Amino acid sequence: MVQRPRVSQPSVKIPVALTIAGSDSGGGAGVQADLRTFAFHCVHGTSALTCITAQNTLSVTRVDALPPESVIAQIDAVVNDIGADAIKTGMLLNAEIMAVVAERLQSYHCDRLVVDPVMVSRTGVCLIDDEAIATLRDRLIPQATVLTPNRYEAQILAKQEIHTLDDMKAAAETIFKLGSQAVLIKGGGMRGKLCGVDVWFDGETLEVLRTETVGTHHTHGTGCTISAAMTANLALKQSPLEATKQAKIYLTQALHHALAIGEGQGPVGHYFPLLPSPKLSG
Ligand SMILES: Nc1ncnc2c1ncn2[C@@H]1O[C@H](COP(=O)(O)OP(=O)(O)OP(=O)(O)O)[C@@H](O)[C@H]1O
Ligand SMILES: Cc1ncc(COP(=O)(O)O)c(N)n1
Repeated sequence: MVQRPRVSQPSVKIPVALTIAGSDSGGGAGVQADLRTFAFHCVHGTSALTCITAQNTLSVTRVDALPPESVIAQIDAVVNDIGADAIKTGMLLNAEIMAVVAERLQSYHCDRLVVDPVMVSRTGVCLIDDEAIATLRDRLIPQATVLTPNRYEAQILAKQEIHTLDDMKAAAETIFKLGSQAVLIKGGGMRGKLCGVDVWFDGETLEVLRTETVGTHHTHGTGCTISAAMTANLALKQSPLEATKQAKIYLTQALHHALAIGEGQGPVGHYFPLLPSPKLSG
């Protein structure tokens, strides 16, 4: 048996958030972005990896799924000991992983759950097959506190094309009927002035969330970052709408400080609170 020292030890209680998502070797999206976002919100981050991607700022060159039993073991290890004040799901990759994650979340009665339905990249490339989409729609989405589809994911879920703000609003109302408590349609994939404009619908409030369009090519990890910031804010006991508004402000700051690393699309930068303030000249 381990003998613990009989001295009073300093301890700090902070909220805990769990991300169930994939690894991005380039560090810009996935679990790496989620844990970094949690840390910058002073929320302790835990993780259950679903897959390992070989990925950089240019492309994803390989994806290896973890066995569903491994995903479940990670979730159980974390939740049974440390607990989770809020949970997010990101890239779940296939129907098998989605089904076991949905089953586990149901048995935990998680009441602060952000589901980022990673199905299609912002450039329109489909990342999961039809069976996985059906499992996500039928088993995971009805458990979500907030569901955060991008433009292309929203088109699939709402079964309509999205070009205008009115299209975004109509899609939000349709997707809401799939059973999540609220829907945030993210507008990073919209054209022109709508790029960066999001639409919120929770059955009562239909709200357009805008900050400003940031003119940067370095937008890798925007979706993961906003959903992780929402999860952190839920763990901090903010209401879902407030958590989302604050997360959008955080994401916009991170876009303003995006990192020009690699040869391609760099990630959003989380380090802005630590950067030295600009010096006064003169
Ligand atoms: N250029 C931009 N300026 C301001 N906000 C942006 C910009 N690009 C994306 N956003 C915001 O980033 C958040 C994520 O949206 P986006 O549509 O990019 O998600 P995603 O497609 O899941 O992300 P990713 O491109 O990382 O896959 C939203 O709040 C969106 O409005
Ligand atoms: C492992 C992993 N998960 C998710 C995304 C999408 O991320 P985002 O939508 O934030 O660019 C990604 N590129 N890699």
